[in-house]
Amino acid sequence: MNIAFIAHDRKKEEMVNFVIAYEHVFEDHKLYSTGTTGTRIMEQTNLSIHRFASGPLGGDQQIGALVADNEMDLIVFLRDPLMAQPHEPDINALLRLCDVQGIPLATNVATAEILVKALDRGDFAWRELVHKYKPGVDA
Ligand SMILES: O=C(CO)COP(=O)(O)O
Repeated sequence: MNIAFIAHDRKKEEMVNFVIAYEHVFEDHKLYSTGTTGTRIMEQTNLSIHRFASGPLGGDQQIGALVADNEMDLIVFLRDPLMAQPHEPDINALLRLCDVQGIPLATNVATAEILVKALDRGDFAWRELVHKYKPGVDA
């Protein structure tokens, strides 16, 4: 599965701790992130992550492009609900695209834990069908 990690600055430590706790699950998947989030996770785990640009420089949009193509299977986006972000339109666009494509999206660790446990027991197998029969590619 293709999984993306994104965390705003005051949520990065929480993200790193979350990924460390479930590293044994994530190591079997293809991982993506915005720039700084990915650097922080890789510094503290053995995971290899494809890092896009930093969020304010377009990283949310780059991940959004994969979502628009229905390539992303799970997104953990720990947003800071108490601080305005300069790239709020990019953030909203990414969240919107997740709803357009029906992509599982966690915006807090409580939800992320439920999703990662579901991932671990195989509940995301339906996403393989999405990849297999992509409209315009296989249809
Ligand atoms: O701003 C972000 C998401 O909106 C996160 O970007 P960084 O991971 O580069 O800090």
